[in-house]
Parts: sequence; C-alpha cells; structure tokens
Amino acid sequence: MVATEKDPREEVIQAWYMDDSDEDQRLPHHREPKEFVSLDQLTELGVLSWRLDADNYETDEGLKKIREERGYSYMDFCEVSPEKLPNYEEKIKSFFEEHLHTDEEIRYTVAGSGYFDVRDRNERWIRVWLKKGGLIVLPAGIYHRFTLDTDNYIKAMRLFVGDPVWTPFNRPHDHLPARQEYVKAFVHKETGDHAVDAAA
Ligand SMILES: CSCCC(=O)/C(O)=C/O
Ligand SMILES: [Fe+2]
Repeated sequence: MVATEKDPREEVIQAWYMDDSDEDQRLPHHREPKEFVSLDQLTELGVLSWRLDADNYETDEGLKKIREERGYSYMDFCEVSPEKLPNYEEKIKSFFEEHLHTDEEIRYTVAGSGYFDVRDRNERWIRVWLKKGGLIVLPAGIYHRFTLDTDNYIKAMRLFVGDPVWTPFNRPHDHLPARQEYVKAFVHKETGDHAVDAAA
C-alpha cells in the first residue's frame, strides 16, 4: 500500500487511548483531546487485524486463507445482546473483568460492533472498536476485556486452533507461562537499540 492511501482496515477497526472516567462502559471513553492508536501500534503489542467481507464469510477466500495459514480449525458464533445471550448481565460483567487467556482470542465481527480493550506496555487502556468486517487476534497472555457499545449488539465469529478453551484468568495471573511469554515478546522486547518496558 502506498503511504498516502487509507488503510481499509481503519474503516472497521479504530483504536484510541481511554479516559479515566467511571461512566457507562459502553460509551467511547475518548480522552480530551482524542488520542488515536494506529493499527501498526496495535501490531507492536501483538494485536493483529484484518478487514474481511462479512456479508460473504461462508465463501470468503480471504478468511479461508487466514484460517489455513494460522490453523484455525474451530469456528462458531457468539451473539451478545440483552435479548440473545442467556445470563446476559452476568456474562457482560465477566467479559469486562480484566483477564487473559492462555491461547489467542480471535474475533471476527459479522454484525454489530463492540469494544475490545487491551493494555499497552505502560498499562494504559487502549479501546479497540471492532465493527462489521473487522477481525482481530489478541495474543495469548495479553490483559484485555470486552464490552458492547451503545448499540448493544454484536455477532462475532470465534476461531480457535483445535478444541476451544475459553477460560478467562482474571488479573493478576502474571505467573502463567502464557503471560510470561507475552511480556518477553511484546513488553520487554528490544525496539531499536533500547529495551522498552513498563517501568520506563
Ligand atoms: C464478542 S465475543 C465475547 C467476548 C469474549 O468472548 C471474550 O473472551 C472477551 O475477552
Ligand atoms: Fe477474553
């Protein structure tokens, strides 16, 4: 892609640093002034992203290629809304608890939208807004959480390598190998000639 062309992913995936307010978790929570985070910055944290054709996911060659290359053999759908999700209040509360998984969390929005919040290297929350057509991979070991936005609806495809394990490990779970590997690969990694870490 030429530098002046807009990245098509940005139409369905946007990210920004969050404010510190306790208002409704479904609000955007932009800082003042707004502080956007690029998809390249997300990649630096291990968060990968694609834009796909959500109206044709059954036949989409782009999705097929990602699944083949990354070994995503398992697929199902998770619909989150007050009407569709059993035990909605309990589930939405647990999705918004800061947690990690010992495997990647792969979510592809085929309808609606929602916020996946991830911690950066300095423990600041980045809000990642995933709309229809956006696919993200959160790496194993990254602390994150999920909430609906004010439209109150998402239908997400969930992908996994082999039999799925959805277990959330609520923070703190720093001793888990998945967390230690994440920290080594993305928090304490060498960038240029100096190490960047949370204490910097
Ligand atoms: C839209 S998928 C529901 C959220 C979820 O599965 C999860 O693990 C969030 O971290
Ligand atoms: Fe999760």
